[in-house]
Amino acid sequence: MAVKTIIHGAGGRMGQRLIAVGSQDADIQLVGAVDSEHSSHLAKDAGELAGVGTLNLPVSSDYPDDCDAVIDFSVPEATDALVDQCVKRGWPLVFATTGLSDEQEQRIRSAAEVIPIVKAASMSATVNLTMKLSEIAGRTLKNHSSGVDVEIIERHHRFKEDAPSGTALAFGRIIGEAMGVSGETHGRSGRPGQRPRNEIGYHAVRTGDNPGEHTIVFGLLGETIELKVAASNRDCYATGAFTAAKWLEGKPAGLYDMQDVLGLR
Ligand SMILES: NC(=O)C1=CN([C@@H]2O[C@H](COP(=O)(O)OP(=O)(O)OC[C@H]3O[C@@H](n4cnc5c(N)ncnc54)[C@H](OP(=O)(O)O)[C@@H]3O)[C@@H](O)[C@H]2O)C=CC1
Ligand SMILES: O=C(O)C1=N[C@H](C(=O)O)C[C@H](O)C1
Repeated sequence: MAVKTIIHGAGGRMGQRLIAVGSQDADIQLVGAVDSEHSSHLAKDAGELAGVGTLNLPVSSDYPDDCDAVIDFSVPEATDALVDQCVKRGWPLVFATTGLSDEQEQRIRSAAEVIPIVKAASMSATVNLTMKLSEIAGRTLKNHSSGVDVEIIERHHRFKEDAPSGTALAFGRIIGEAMGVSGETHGRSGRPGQRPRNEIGYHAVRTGDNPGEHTIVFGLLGETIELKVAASNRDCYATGAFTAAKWLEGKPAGLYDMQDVLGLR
């Protein structure tokens, strides 16, 4: 049986790719294309909007009656209402929006006591594999005699509103835990002095139409290792989100991430 899926944020850059990729997946049945009540795309056919032909699925600000999973790539302003709706209806949720407040993060944790949620700053398989590799690198290098400087450089398209990316922050969390590093710095200018040991540096580049690129630099004295992962288009995130929606079928309430979905835990 195909997984009946609602796309939340259906008119956006990611929403349109989700409609396109989901419409080609025999194990997915798109049953809703939800967007803001102010969206200029309301009532348009989601398939035509996404460039894959008519799907008889109008973009709407209303939810259909039923589904097996909701996939959200939208905006933080839409998070509270979405999460409340999923809890009320008992709908499993794949949550991909970044740039949430601490209160919203807590709301999602509370919701996960009632419904199963996969939440990940990146749904990409290669990004999640690189997270695992950076955890290993961090654990391996943390006591190196020369000291190790970790710098995270991310590049994204000019339209991105949050910085640093949710993925960069997730990399930082994973590496910080693995190495016991708790400080952070965001860019440098002026005369900040010599680099302290106990911090991770973040650098957010915004340029053109880049769909997402992360480079993790582990700098030692005498050698450097860099882990780099780059998307060539947005379909890696869409594919990952559908993998998560299928994985959620029959799962008990709980907060999961793509490491769980991909068996990388
Ligand atoms: N976890 C992951 O793998 C990835 C996460 N992302 C994240 O996904 C999010 C979306 O990215 P992107 O598609 O590029 O952004 P876009 O701005 O292109 O899309 C956001 C969509 O959400 C819609 N929206 C706004 N308000 C509401 C509402 N109240 N209810 C429903 N929909 C609403 C917008 O409509 P309108 O334009 O009319 O306001 C728009 O269609 C970002 O937070 C991004 O960081 C992106 C890629 C991968
Ligand atoms: O806004 C984007 O485009 C992306 N956002 C996510 C993030 O903030 O990490 C994931 C991906 O890198 C693309």
